Parts: sequence; structure tokens; C-alpha cells
Amino acid sequence: MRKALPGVWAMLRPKRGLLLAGLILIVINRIAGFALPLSTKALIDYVIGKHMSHLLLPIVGGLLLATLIQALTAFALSQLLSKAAWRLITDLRIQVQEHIGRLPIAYYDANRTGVLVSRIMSDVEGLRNLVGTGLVEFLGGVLTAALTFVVLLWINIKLTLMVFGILAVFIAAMKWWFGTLGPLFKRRAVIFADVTGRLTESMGGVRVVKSYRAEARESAVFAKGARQLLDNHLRGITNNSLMGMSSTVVIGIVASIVMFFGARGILAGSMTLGSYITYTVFLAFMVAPLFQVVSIATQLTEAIAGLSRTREVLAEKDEDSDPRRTGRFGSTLAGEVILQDLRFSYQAGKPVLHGISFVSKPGSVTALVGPSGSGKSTIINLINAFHTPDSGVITVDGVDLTTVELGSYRCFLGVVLQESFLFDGTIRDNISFSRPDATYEEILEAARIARVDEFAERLPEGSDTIIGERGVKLSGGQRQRVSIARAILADPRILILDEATSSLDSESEALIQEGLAYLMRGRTTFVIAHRLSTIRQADQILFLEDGLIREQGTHEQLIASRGRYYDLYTRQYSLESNLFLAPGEGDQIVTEEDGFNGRPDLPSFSQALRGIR
Ligand SMILES: Nc1ncnc2c1ncn2[C@@H]1O[C@H](COP(=O)(O)OP(=O)(O)OP(=O)(O)O)[C@@H](O)[C@H]1O
Repeated sequence: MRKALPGVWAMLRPKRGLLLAGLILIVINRIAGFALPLSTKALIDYVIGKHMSHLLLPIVGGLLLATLIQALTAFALSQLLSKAAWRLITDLRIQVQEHIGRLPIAYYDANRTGVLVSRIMSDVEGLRNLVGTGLVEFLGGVLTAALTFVVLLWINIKLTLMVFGILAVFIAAMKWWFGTLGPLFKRRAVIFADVTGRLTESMGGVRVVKSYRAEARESAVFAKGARQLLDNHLRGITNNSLMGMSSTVVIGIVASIVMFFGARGILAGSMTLGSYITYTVFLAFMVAPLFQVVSIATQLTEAIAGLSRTREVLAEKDEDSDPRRTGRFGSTLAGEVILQDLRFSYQAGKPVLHGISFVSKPGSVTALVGPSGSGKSTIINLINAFHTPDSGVITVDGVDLTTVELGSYRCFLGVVLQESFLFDGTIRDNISFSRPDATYEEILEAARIARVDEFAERLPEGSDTIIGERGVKLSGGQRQRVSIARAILADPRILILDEATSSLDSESEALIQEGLAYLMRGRTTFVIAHRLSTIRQADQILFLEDGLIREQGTHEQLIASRGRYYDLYTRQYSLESNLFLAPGEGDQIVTEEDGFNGRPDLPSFSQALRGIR
């Protein structure tokens, strides 16, 4: 906890003026609160005890004035601090979200979505307690207790020292107690983020959950997390109750001592009745903030735990933080991409690419094919600059990708992925996502080329139809067409394409091929290819295996060389459906054991070849 404090203070520093103003207000508020016990003493000792009735009006007037000051300062405090706290929370949320948005893909791979959401939404709420009235009340409470202590000493030194001795033991116990609370709150936030993370996943994957009848299992996982959270809360409550109980005992002991010695003092004439009553009221003034401090301190501990996590996130280096990233691409790009001896590993010591080299000329199509796990997506991720290579370079128009500001590069990129990720908005919003400043006509044109208009017209609200989370209200083929329209509108120089491994009906297939053919024209395209039509069109095919390029050439060259590509190609029934799937990709692979002997004279193969030539 102590380690977190300097960091948290760094966050609060800009608001120190406000906190000081709050502190001054609370001091005025508390001092005004002293009017009641002081006026009581004057009332009992002078107005009643000595019949000085002319003092009655000034005393009551003073009390009224003090109450008014109290009310006004309390109002100003909450207006000033609570509103400032919410503004600060909002600013911080925006800052954290922006920062997370700039973090590299590797950070997202390592952290669950739900956890990131709770970093942005929940953790920053701690500020409400720190800047809102929490911190000021805490300091105000401590200050009031200190001031009251002085007044109590002035009224009766011996009694006060005795009472303070007991309270000191209590304060020491509280200090120890807060030490145990810190880890409890930290753990609570971890469990909470885990539970919400899993919940987000299971709701997003509801179709898989239902298909495998995993509802009960998911519920069990959730229930386990929810119970862990409960357990944590229960321990917190037990701690709180123990603290509450001991404070009641302490108050009882203190009250009895004051009553015993106070009454003896009055009887012996060393204490007036007014002083006794004032003493008890002031004592309550000292004890009440101490107990209030207990509950506020609990909130503060929780807040500091949350904010230290927020600081951890903000300390993560963003994608562009590398000092080498000083260059920028100009307003145009030819689109020549060269990979030289590229090596890469996601985890240290487990290389995935072992020296990949190839050249993609501007406007050419490079098809990546190969078994599952051979490194196709990894190469695409590196070209997208989602990761940085361990060694070797990627140059675009001769510029090393690790030396440029990513924004200046990515504005030339377009992607159409297998799982064409769409947002829960209208079809039009989804198309214009790639270029929000596009005109209505440009959006319509992209929709027309990608053949989105054909199905959009049939929908009740046309291109203004809301398509649901991830576009669930559209068919797979329709989603792909929207995603193609989105890329057409972006008008990228470099296009990344991950073709679907599943076949569509021949009409949808034809429409998608048409859209893709338009999209690929004149752009440097990298495609994880599963369509024979795409592969045949490619200027070069890279056949990957185990993170290496095993074969490289055009379709005709690779067929003629009768190597691994040829083997795979001739083993597939799915040629008929225009699909090319290497081992592990999709589920349409038929092996020799399944009854296909791979001889090139079988009908499916000859039919396929007819299609190729
Ligand atoms: N984020 C990641 N963290 C760690 N390892 C990864 C990650 N992504 C991929 N890998 C590993 O890298 C290797 C290459 O994966 P990659 O996704 O590039 O293969 P692929 O050829 O695209 O496969 P597929 O056709 O199945 O998509 C695999 O062994 C995979 O387990």
C-alpha cells in the first residue's frame, strides 16, 4: 500500500489546489460544529447557573450562525469535490481507454477482455473516494480529533490523558487492521475482473455454449467465481464487524471512565456541570471522526488499490513508444513489401518463423498456403505491424517497418478477415468504419461493388438496418460482403485477406469472388488463401510448413515441380468446391485412409483440373 501512495499522489497532484480548498472548507465546517458544545457550557454555567439571562440571545444567535456556516460549507464541499471527482473519473477513463487502445496486440493476447473493461470502468472509480469527499473528510476527521484533543486537555488534563491512552491502543489496532485489508481488496478486484472476463466470453460464445450443452458448466464456472467474490466480501464484513464491535467496547469503556471521574470531579467541586457536559460532547466529537475515519479509510484503501492498477496499465508502453519510430510514410505508397530473413517467436525460446524472405511487388498478389500452425497468420500479423520481428526486417517501399509511426503506415492497410468482425450498428456504419469521413455516395458505391446493396435493399430498413453484435443478424456471406465493402471504401494500398475455410453456396461465392477481385486489383495483396480461384490468380504462392517457406512460385510452377504443394493439391476432394485446405485447415480434408488414393485420374481431380485450365 505504501508503495502505491507516491503513484496515486502523482495522479492527484493536479487537483491539489482543489483538495486544499476542500480541506479549508472542512476545517471551517468542523470549527463551526464546535459551537454547539461550547454554547451548551455557556448556557449551563452562566445563563442557568449564574442567571445571566442577557447572554441567552447572543448564544442562540451564535449557534444559528454557526449552523448556517456548517450547512453552507457542507454544500460547497460536495459541490466542489464530488463533481470534480466525477470529472476526474471520466477524464481518467478516457485516458485509460485511449492508452489501452494504443497498446500492442501482445498486451491484448495476454489480458482478457473483461479484465481490460474493468480496468477502464471500475478501477478508476477509486478517485471518487480520494477526490470526492472521502480524502478530505478523512483529513478533516483527523484534524477535528486533534483540535478536540487540545480542547479536552484544556478542560481536564488527567482525564484526557487516561482516555487517550485507551484510544491509542485502539488506533494501533486499526493500523494493523488496515494492513490486512489491502491484500483483501486487491484480491477482490482480481476475482471480479476474472468473473466478468469469463462472463463476457461465455456470452459472446453463446452459440458454442448452447451447441455443446455447456450452459450448466458455464453456470458452474460463474457460480464458483461469484462464490469466491462472496467469500472475499464476507471476510471483509467480518473484519468490519470485529472493528465495529471493538469500537463499541472502546466507547463503552471511555464513557464509563469519563462518567466515573467526571461525577467525582463535580462532587469534589473541581469540575463544573457545564464543563462535564461540554467534555462529554467534545469527547463524542473526537471519537466520532475516529470511527468515521475507520470506514473512510476502508474506502480509501480500496481506492488506492484500484488506482495503483490503473497506473500499472498507464505505465505499459504503447506501440509507438519505441524511440526508433520516428519516420512517417508520405501521402502515397507504391506498396513494395520485402521480408528479409524474418524470425519471430511469441514466447521466448519458442520460434515460430525461422527465416522468411520474399518480395511482393507493388500491386501483386501473394498467396500464403500451408498446414495449420505453419505461420501464415503470424506473417500477416508482422506485415500488419501487430508484432515486431525478433530479427530480420520488413521493408515497405524500402522503409524498415520498425522505424515508422504506425498510424502513418496503417492508413494504407485494408483487411478482410475470415471472421469479418462487424459492430452492432447499421450496415452503413459498418462500411464507413474504415473511413468515417466518406460521403454517402462513396459508401453507396462501395456497397454496390461489394454487392451489399442486393441484400440490404431487401431488409426492412435497407442499409440503416441494425445488424446486431458482431453482425449476427446477417448470414456469413453477407457479413463478408459488408467487410469487403468496408475495405473497398478504405481504398488501401496493401490488402490483407484471410479467406474463409468454409464453402458458401455458389451464388454467394460468386458475389464474394467478384467483390474480392475488384478489391485486389492494383493493390499489394497478401492472402491466406483457401480459394482455388484466388490461388490461381496469385503472382506467387508461398507454401509454408513449420515456419519456413518450403516452396515458392506460381500455381503452374508448383504443380509442375510436383512437390508438397502438388501432393496436397491432388489429395483434395474439396477442389470441386473451389476450396484449398491444407492439413488442419477446415474439416474437408480426405486422406488416403478415408478411401482416396491420390491418383490423378480420379473424377474429382480431373474435374478440378478442368476448372483450373
Ligand atoms: N498469440 C500467440 N501466442 C503464442 N503462440 C501463438 C500465438 N499465435 C499463434 N501462435 C503459435 O504460432 C504458430 C503459428 O501460428 P499461425 O497462427 O501463424 O499459424 P497459421 O498457419 O496461420 O495456422 P491456421 O491456418 O491454423 O490459422 C502456431 O504454433 C501457434 O500455436
